[in-house]
Amino acid sequence: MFPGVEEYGVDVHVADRDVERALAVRPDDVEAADELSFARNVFVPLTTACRYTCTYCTYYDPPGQASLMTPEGIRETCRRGADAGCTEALFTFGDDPDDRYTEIHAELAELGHDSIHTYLREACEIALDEGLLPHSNPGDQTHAEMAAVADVNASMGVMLETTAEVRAHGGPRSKVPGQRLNTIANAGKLDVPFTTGILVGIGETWRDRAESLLAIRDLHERYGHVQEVIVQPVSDNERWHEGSPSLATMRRAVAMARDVLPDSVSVQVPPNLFDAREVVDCGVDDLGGVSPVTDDHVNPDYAWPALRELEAVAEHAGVPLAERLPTYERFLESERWTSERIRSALEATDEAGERYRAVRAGATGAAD
Ligand SMILES: O=c1nc2n(C[C@H](O)[C@H](O)[C@H](O)CO)c3cc(O)ccc3cc-2c(=O)[nH]1
Ligand SMILES: C[C@H]1O[C@@H](n2cnc3c(N)ncnc32)[C@H](O)[C@@H]1O
Ligand code: MET
Ligand code: SF4
Repeated sequence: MFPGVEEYGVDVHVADRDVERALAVRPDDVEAADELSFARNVFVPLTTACRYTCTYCTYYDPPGQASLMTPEGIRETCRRGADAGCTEALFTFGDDPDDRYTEIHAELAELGHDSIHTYLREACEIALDEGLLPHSNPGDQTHAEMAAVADVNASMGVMLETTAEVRAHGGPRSKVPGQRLNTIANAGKLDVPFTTGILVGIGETWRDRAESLLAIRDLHERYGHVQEVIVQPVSDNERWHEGSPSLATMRRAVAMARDVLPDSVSVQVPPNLFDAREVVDCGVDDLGGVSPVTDDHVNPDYAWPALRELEAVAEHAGVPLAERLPTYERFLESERWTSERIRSALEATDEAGERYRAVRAGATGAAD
């Protein structure tokens, strides 16, 4: 049904009548949330090398110009985050940087690794050691690649972006919807609490948006692992000049997500790419990971709002603002979803364990 689904062997079903129903949803049809949550994170961009060349992305550097963070650099970033009261290390970086980037290959080899996936495991260990919970979004992963890091992550994620074939993914090496759906399915098979989402404004139609959200719902119905769905507007930058979606488009997309997904799955909008106040009545209940210390390396022109500004969004919506961990509470309470390694970090009597407990008890404020 979607490009690449057969090639990657992922079983996903979207019924026409559900698509029609989703297409009819308008902002007035959904209820506003009664609480807004956010997580305090540090962004750890392991490498700017990437096998893809998405035309909206300023993150990647071409071969010859990319680099790899060193273990010391990772540790230093994590330590700054923990010192600033963060709980999450967000590992987001180029999708499977391959041998084309000889410099990355050489740097990995020097560190004793032959792939970014085993290095990611080492990076997650460093984060845990420094008192942060890893949330990795390395792009597409095979079952084996994800299995190699699942137990050292509190949760993981990958943006589906869209089930459609769009020009923005074009070129000889492009994202394939079936492969991304397969990554989401792999997380389900491995009992990994998962974050995914759609990227709005990259050439997809309303039908594509409905189908993308329904495909996520279908995989969630099978595995129960989707904790949140991000509705992310594409942002203008020096590589992407085709504009961002309008407010009306974002409001309808958020309402569609809220209507399509079960109540237990959060709907997130990134507050740095968009004025979240304008969509909070459409069913948004989460503002994602916000960093008091690092840039959004994927959207470096868009600074994080101060945590105080998140309070203003919540005040505008007339609801309380609650800090959360990268993993949502219902997953943390279950041995199925939380590995022994993560559980022992959560229960430790050290400073990090205290920080996690304070967040879970609702004892933290949003003030900087
Ligand atoms: O700062 C960002 N955080 C992004 N996050 C992080 C997210 O805001 C938080 O890490 C999660 O809500 C967990 O707390 C993602 C996480 C995923 O698992 C998948 C995709 C994204 C996308 C972004 C993003 O574009 N920018
Ligand atoms: C981390 C996530 O950021 C998204 N991403 C990449 N480039 C942009 C952009 N210009 N605007 C918004 N989101 C973007 C991708 O969907 C990726 O998965
Ligand atoms: C830096 S973009 C985020 C991770 C991955 N490259 C993806 O597009 O999914
Ligand atoms: S969005 Fe991710 S996959 Fe696409 S080019 Fe950027 S880093 Fe690579």
